Amino acid sequence: MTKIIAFGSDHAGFELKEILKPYVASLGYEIKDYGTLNTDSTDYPIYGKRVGEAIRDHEADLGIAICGTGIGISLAANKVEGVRAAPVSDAFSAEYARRHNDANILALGSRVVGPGLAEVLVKTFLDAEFEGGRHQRRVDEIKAEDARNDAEFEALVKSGKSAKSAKSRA
Ligand SMILES: O=C(CO)[C@H](O)[C@H](O)COP(=O)(O)O
Repeated sequence: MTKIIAFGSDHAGFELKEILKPYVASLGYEIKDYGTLNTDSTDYPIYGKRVGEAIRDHEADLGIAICGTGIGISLAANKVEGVRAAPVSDAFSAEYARRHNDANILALGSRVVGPGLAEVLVKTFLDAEFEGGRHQRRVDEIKAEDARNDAEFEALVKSGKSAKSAKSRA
């Protein structure tokens, strides 16, 4: 089945996003664009969250999130349960983010890498496969942190110290 790639960027990453979308489509992937839709100044947390939620909600298999450095948008995406976003600017890290960390979002800095290198990083990331084995245990340990946070949160809700449910958490 065709894999779906979720794209998102702030204003700084918009132009690189527009360059990478047709490139990724030419590799045989389906593209979903979660914004932003122009270069008007906006806030990267909005788009990091959107791409993260697309992964969490299984609207896409993998994500590509872009801001000026790749850092802010990865920080935002990583707040979403189940997201492992890796800010990357070299091919080795792009490959091992998948092979060892099972990263599901590649975060790029449009002010760090040019379009040519960005295409190499994207292809390397998309081509690489998670190795599992000992790396699965480590990824499971990261996933367990998500579960613990939720359990803690539910305990707070039950104790009456929080009015919100885990699902309505912003
Ligand atoms: O890289 C980023 C976050 O990590 C942003 O793209 C960057 O901070 C935006 O800066 P400006 O508002 O000056 O264009």
